[in-house]
Amino acid sequence: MAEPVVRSGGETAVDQHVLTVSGVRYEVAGRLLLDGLDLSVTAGESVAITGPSGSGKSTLLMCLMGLVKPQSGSVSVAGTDLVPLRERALNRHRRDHLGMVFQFGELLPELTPLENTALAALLAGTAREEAYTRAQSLLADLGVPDKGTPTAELSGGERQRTAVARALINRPALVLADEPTGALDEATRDDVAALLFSVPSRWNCGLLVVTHDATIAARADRHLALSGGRLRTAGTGNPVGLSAAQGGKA
Ligand SMILES: Nc1ncnc2c1ncn2[C@@H]1O[C@H](COP(=O)(O)OP(=O)(O)OP(=O)(O)O)[C@@H](O)[C@H]1O
Repeated sequence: MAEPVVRSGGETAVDQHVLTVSGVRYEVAGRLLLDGLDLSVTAGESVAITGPSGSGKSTLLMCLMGLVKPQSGSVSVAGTDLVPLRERALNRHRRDHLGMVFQFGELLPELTPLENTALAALLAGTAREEAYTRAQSLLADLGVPDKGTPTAELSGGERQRTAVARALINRPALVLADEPTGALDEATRDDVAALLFSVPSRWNCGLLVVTHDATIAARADRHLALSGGRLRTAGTGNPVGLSAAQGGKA
């Protein structure tokens, strides 16, 4: 799976696929939503997916989280196919390798940012002191003020920054974001988007963002559009695949 590539700096590095989706087919209620879909994301890379309402973006994200099982195809996250995993192994793999950022943060409102962030590490079995030290350092890196107030009292931007910290606390290979700026005003949206798209290079993980917002999608290294159950390069309409000619990139 790993293959040498020349990065923009000119040096040769190992192209680490943190996500490889191959031939995923998913049909529900008589409708074929994903039709042999291919996609890959490497460490350090950001990919945005847009598509009309009802095209299957949320369904695709559910497949990537292992919450929906495709009828065929594979979804490898950090080198392990999620499709055959049973619930326990799936939960563990998701916890250890995936970080998630949702539109409304989905944080516990009565807990502080520090508690919300540390909690994700504690649930993953990290010792208390280590969890809090790591959470504190991440929140500082991500510019969340150390107010010690419940998350409910923070601004929308501060809440999304906290959500990013929580997504990163277990050092995931891949961060998935579902409309991460959809609930923010314009100025805050740009601020949070800048932060989010700095994540892959700063934390050496992949980032996959599903959004309706073309200005957010334009910030990603690659912008793909979902239609007819497959992904195409936005703007060109070229289908994406996993062929060797494309260097394994989709
Ligand atoms: N379990 C299900 N049973 C029946 N229909 C479903 C199911 N899951 C998804 N669908 C349908 O599949 C289509 C795609 O849904 P999905 O939520 O993935 O689209 P989307 O691209 O995320 O849309 P939006 O941009 O509006 O959020 C919709 O028409 C939805 O109603």
